[in-house]
Amino acid sequence: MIFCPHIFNIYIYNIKNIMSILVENISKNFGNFKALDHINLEIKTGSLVALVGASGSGKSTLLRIIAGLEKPDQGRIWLSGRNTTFLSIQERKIGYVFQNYALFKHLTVYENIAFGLDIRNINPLIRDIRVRQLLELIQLEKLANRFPTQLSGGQRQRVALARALAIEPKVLLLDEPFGALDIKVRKELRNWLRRLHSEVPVTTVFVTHDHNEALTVANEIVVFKSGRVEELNDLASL
Ligand SMILES: Nc1ncnc2c1ncn2[C@@H]1O[C@H](COP(=O)(O)OP(=O)(O)OP(=O)(O)O)[C@@H](O)[C@H]1O
Repeated sequence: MIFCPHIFNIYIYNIKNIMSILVENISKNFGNFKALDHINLEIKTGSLVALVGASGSGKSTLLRIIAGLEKPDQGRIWLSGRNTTFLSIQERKIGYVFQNYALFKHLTVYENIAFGLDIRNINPLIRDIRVRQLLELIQLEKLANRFPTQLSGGQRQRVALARALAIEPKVLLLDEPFGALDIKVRKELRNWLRRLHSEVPVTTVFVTHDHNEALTVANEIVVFKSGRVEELNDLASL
């Protein structure tokens, strides 16, 4: 367990949950189109990695394959040494955040965050403690009873991140998490994600079009081009 005094005050995350990711020789075709061409990638436990590259270069397809939302034609995905290629997203225990928030409109902020805990039949007392800790983390305690339509874009995206974190995922995958937001909110959330990751170092992979965003948030950058990894940059070693 790690104790996170800073943003969280009392938020406790089971560190045993955090995993490394090994992408082994992954290929994916859509018809005759080669979306991913023999991708090999090692993502260390606790790292924060950005996938960048032109539109259509295969970033989201790889993220979806790591999550288990898409099946590869070839290759394997390993989470901390376990072959998860044929496991569902639930079995992989992965947190996934989409660009367009994908919150449930008929559920409140509180209920959205609790959703993953409810379908796992978590004890109501533990569920309540965890949701309240996450509300504190995203600084939306006062808006717990609002519905998504009553929130700003940045607030909605923070709820989406809290919802993904609620199940204590082994890895967190973010597909253009701030893409739909204006530049000011985007910058705030970048800093927030960096801080969050330094407090709770869940292995995190995020897709972005924006090289500047990748440089300010990530500690490693993977550049995609036409379904291949063109370049790997470990920013910690620069
Ligand atoms: N389900 C699908 N059926 C057919 N083609 C697809 C499918 N999903 C993705 N593709 C194609 O595969 C290629 C890679 O798509 P992907 O979404 O991975 O790119 P990306 O790098 O994430 O792009 P963007 O930055 O625009 O989101 C694109 O040419 C896309 O049109």
